[in-house]
Amino acid sequence: MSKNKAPAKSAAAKPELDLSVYMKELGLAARRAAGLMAAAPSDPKNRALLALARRLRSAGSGLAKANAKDVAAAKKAGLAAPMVDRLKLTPEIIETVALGCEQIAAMPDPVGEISGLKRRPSGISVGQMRVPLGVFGMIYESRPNVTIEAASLAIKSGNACILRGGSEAIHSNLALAEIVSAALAEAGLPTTAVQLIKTTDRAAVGLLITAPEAVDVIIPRGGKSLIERISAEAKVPVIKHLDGNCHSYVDAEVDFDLALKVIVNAKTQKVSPCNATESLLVHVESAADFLPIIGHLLADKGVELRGCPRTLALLGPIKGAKIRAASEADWSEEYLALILSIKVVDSLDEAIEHINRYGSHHTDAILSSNHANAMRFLREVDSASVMVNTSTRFADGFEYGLGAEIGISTDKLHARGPVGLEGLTSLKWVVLGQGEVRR
Ligand SMILES: NC(=O)C1=CN([C@@H]2O[C@H](COP(=O)(O)OP(=O)(O)OC[C@H]3O[C@@H](n4cnc5c(N)ncnc54)[C@H](OP(=O)(O)O)[C@@H]3O)[C@@H](O)[C@H]2O)C=CC1
Ligand SMILES: N[C@@H](CCC(=O)OP(=O)(O)O)C(=O)O
Repeated sequence: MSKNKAPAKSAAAKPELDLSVYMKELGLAARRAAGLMAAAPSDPKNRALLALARRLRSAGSGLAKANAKDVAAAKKAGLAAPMVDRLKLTPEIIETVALGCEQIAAMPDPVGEISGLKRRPSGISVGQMRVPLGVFGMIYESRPNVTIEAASLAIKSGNACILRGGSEAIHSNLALAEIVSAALAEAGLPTTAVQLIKTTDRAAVGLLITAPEAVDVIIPRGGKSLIERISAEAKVPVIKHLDGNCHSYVDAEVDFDLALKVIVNAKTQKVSPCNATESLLVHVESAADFLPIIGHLLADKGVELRGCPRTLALLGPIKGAKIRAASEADWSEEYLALILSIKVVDSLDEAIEHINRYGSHHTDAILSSNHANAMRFLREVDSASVMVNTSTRFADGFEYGLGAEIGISTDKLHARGPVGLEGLTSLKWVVLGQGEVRR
């Protein structure tokens, strides 16, 4: 996707900024704020979220102008249309994020909840308490609504965060950060609980991911270049939220109408998100009937089809369609565009093997009316979300009922798939006694 992005990384902050001093200050302030946020009761946190929703709705021309500046610059730099779209803070998007803040305010506060308390033979009672992670640093794409989703989840989960949004969204994010800060102040919470890195200089990312004294966990949302940098440099634990090479697999026994509707949605409803389907696998017994129909439907929507030899033979020519042979590299590709790779497979085993080998362990779906096959797919596909008879586009915190999402974790440890409030907390043991001593 980086080929669609603006190459220039111009700093929005003043050139005289001493980055290492600035990042140290941000880190210290976040550490202090994290202590206060962890101890904050639910009431001020909820008041901050409601104030944030209200302030977003009434932000008016200040926010609109900042966003228009980013959108104009992105268009001028030739950013691809789906990428420009995700930059936009339309009134609908502002309403959605404001509603998200209100929904999170209405959710139970996870912090301080004690679970599983059990009396031991020694007399002590042992359980677990849910606590914030502390300070999280988040690096994410040029999508300004994510700034509010991250801020609102940080506030409710009692964490502090340092946010580094995509450079194309810098003006929108600076305006949003001011709104968040005002909402925190209104509720009597530390304004430094949510801080945005005010420069687009990527060196700030380097400083953030190597500062374990300031940051407890790094949450990177992004593509290959970000992955490489994090893997090479991070000294802070990481919860990766990376690319989605998502598959839809059409089984031998399948309701064709259902599968057609779901696959068109999974590929074309939006092409830029990481949960869009990038690869279609079709069981050989369905292929001869299914492929020509789905081929026409997708071609009508402008999707380029890249098939294996058996797929190409069954698709035949489709008027106006872009059809070509898939290369080995296609099976691993996350297009984020109107392109789909297609492969005919001989068995469910082959489908599962293919997904586990070439996929990115993000989200994969089976379209099948065979219960046993659907259950095998759920058990054996090693991805953060596995789905039956529905669209991979549903892999989303809001759709899963989390109120908002930090992102979709492609890691196996701590949090997997859409991450909400619980993913920003951990459990510590609590032990309650009345003077018992160990023998
Ligand atoms: N799993 C998930 O939850 C999500 C995954 N994604 C994935 O992200 C990718 C698309 O988003 P895209 O905007 O292209 O992602 P990028 O990786 O280009 O950008 C994401 C963020 O990482 C920063 N970044 C990228 N490379 C570096 C680097 N070498 N050093 C420092 N910072 C860096 C970017 O900064 P800069 O602005 O300077 O480029 C930006 O802030 C897709 O692969 C998509 O699947 C996207 C959203 C959510
Ligand atoms: N969870 C989100 C997708 C997140 C995502 O991948 O965003 P992006 O890569 O910025 O389009 C959704 O389905 O809306």
